Amino acid sequence: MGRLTLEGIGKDYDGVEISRDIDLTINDGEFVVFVGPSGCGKSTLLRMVAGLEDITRGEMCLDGERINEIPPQERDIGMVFQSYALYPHMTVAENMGFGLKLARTDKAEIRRRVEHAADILQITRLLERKPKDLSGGQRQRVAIGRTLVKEPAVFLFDEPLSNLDASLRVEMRVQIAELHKRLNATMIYVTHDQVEAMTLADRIVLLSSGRIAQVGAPLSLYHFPKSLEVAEFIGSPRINTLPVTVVDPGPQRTGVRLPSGEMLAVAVDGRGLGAGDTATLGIRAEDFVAPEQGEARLMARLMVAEKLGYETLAHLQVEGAEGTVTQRLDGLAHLEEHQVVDLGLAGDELSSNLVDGGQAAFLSD
Ligand SMILES: Nc1ncnc2c1ncn2[C@@H]1O[C@H](COP(=O)(O)OP(=O)(O)OP(=O)(O)O)[C@@H](O)[C@H]1O
Repeated sequence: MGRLTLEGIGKDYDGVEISRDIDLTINDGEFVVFVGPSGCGKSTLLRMVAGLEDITRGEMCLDGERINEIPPQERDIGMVFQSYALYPHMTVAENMGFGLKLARTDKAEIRRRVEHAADILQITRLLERKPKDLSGGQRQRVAIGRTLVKEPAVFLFDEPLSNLDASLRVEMRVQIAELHKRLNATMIYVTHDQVEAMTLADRIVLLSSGRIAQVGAPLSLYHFPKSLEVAEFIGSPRINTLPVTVVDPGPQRTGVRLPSGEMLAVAVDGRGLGAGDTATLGIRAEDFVAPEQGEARLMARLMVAEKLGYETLAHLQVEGAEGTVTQRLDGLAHLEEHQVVDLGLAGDELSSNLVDGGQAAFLSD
């Protein structure tokens, strides 16, 4: 079992609040990713779970038992660090079994567990090698193996792939997803990479300034962000934001004026807003429609087209607004430099909304 509950968890360093009001239940077998910008407190929270940092406030329980005061080695929790920290003079097998040896585990049992973990991680043929004779990806697998042999109820990963190059990161990401499926163990994974978060997580915990900004399934955060901050963090390219003016707030639909001067009825509850209020319209790059299908249009000029083969990202300057918006187009769309294009907007595509920081934010789903 590996059910973790965090109630009112907080952490101070020298009187400064780093984490606050963390209420979270992580179910047995769940893959939860802590994500957020640098310094938001992801690692601190993970290290509190591991027992490597004292908890200033709140209660943390594993399978119903309070673990606040339990030292790391006595928690049924294993951690994979960003730096592999393998012992250079030991073989892979010795590195993997070292923790068990220190815990005075029987030799035959150590061998059984090391061989079993090596089999799962497909590194059996590397067991007699030294770390210097391994690639970065192989070292990372050994580091995971070292945790795997402990057979913990909860696995913690602290940015485990950040030292690897892009293609290896994708490969290891798939391996970690497979490992989770195979073990069905509780896993908590820290990253600042929202793609890793989106692809690995059953649930994402998005942290901001030491607090939870939103918890939910990846697509629920993508489609129904509770705030502009969440909307802007999740999704690549970043969600487009356009300033609009509220004209006709209503319970089901709210009329807004776009920078082009055209009106658009957005499918959001605008109660609480007043005519004349400034709002932010959030539009995902794939949510622009053909001008003839839109209820309103924006005029824009192409600044840069990034042709990625499978898609083209068009960066456009919208007339009447500052900055650029990005439109996602299929394949090798034919675009000419500085071409003027009409972007269509359909109010129904823009259906989730929130009032953010006193401003209304309409976010496209
Ligand atoms: N030992 C410490 N003493 C004082 N402040 C600390 C200590 N460790 C971390 N902090 C501060 O706590 C905040 C959260 O740090 P943390 O490492 O948890 O963030 P993070 O989200 O994991 O960031 P990153 O993605 O850059 O690793 C930061 O402002 C950091 O400077």
